[in-house]
Amino acid sequence: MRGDGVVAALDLPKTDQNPNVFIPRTELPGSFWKDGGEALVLIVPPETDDEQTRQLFVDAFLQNNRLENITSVMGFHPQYLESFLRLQHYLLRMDGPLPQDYRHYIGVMSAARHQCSYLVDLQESEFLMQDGDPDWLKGLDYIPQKLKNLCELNKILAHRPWLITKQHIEQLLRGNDSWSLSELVHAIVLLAHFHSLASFVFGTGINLEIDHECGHTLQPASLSEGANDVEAHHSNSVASSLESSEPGVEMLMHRMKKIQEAADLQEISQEEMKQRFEKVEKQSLELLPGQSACSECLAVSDYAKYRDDPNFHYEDFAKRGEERTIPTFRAQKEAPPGWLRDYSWEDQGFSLVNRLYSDIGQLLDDKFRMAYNLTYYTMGPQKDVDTSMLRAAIWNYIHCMFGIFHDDYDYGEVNQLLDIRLKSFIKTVTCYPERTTRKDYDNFWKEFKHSEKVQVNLMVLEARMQAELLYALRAIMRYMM
Ligand SMILES: CC(C)C[C@H](N)C(=O)O
Repeated sequence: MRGDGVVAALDLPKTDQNPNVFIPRTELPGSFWKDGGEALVLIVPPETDDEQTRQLFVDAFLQNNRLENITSVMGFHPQYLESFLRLQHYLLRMDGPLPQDYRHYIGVMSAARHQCSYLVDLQESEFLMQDGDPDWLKGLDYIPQKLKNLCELNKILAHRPWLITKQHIEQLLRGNDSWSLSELVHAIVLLAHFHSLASFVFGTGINLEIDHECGHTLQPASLSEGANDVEAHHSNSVASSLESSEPGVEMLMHRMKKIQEAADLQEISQEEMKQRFEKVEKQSLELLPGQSACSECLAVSDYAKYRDDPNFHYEDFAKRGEERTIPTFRAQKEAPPGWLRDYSWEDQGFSLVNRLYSDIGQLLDDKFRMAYNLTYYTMGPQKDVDTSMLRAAIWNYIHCMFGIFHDDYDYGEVNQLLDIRLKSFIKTVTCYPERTTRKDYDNFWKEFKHSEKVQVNLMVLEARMQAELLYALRAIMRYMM
């Protein structure tokens, strides 16, 4: 974590000075969290004096022919940034099952699920630079049938990944316009990558540029105070807890200590553990995000051409049909955080994904572990703090949105450590990223640093990506059995 600087200018290379540098519209100097008057620019400046970060910026620049805003924001966490760039480079640029134009078109399709104009624009430009057929940018009616067949998977994976079955996989692998298994795995990793990246973009307020009024810019405060306000949708109990004040850093540290002490004494039954999970799951039903920021803007944006079934959204896992025919997933104790009991990453997932698309398993694993374990032993102004409990609560709460239950984790901790404002932010960014407002961002963790809030967004990115991949890979495994 480098200085918590909120800087004012983004000093990007000029095209006339360096004609080889391609700067798309989205890369013009712009501001983040534009909020009527005051803008919050949440980036590490390119001229940072931290050597490691600067080197990574140079690498990123060489990889992408630009320094993307995303890279500048992730620059708060250079160790993470390194593993992120490694995976992204591999996924988009190195030898792999899919041709370049497909990779970027899949980027466009996935970002469009969340109307993430920032990523759609970037991927459209990349697509054209890779000699993609400009006609395809007219929309889904102009693309090859093979790519079109991916729409259903894109949609389910983005919003309700627990619905993926082996039939979805089977359908894609047969017939005239079929996918090979390796191609499909490459496509699935790309889809999950861009869905989760959209969460990061909205969650950190990476904004479109000054000339792009109707991008995914955050709702100004004045709008979010109206009928669309996130709070206006909350039930009474939620509304009243929002009025009370957020527990500060010291209170959180005190609670962590208490949990630690109690852990040495008590044994909780499996039944009780499950009930605590269900309680957290049920409470999250009450957290409803605001409506789409600017319906006019969304109408103006023509990303609809890249989306079918635009009304298909996230639906709470806990609400999935009355019979609850789809069970909660149990995570395996021995497995790394997040991998499922009935589908273990180490025994099946890792080798499956690596076999079908070599080396990707390792890169994914590195990135997940990095996001889960990253710590500076700080909490806001406090130093030398063991924050593992807080980070585990955040990670597991994100998985809870997808019905993933870790049976060795006491979900009582989630309720003690995550205040309703933080939960609300996490739920919005994870499930409805396009609805995130500046107010959602400002509301939680007032004593923490910006870099720590960015870190929460990294956890959303990775835990969400992991959840999507778990469900998709499990379906592939079932297909292969
Ligand atoms: C997300 C934050 C609670 C992370 C914390 N600053 C740490 O160093 O672990």
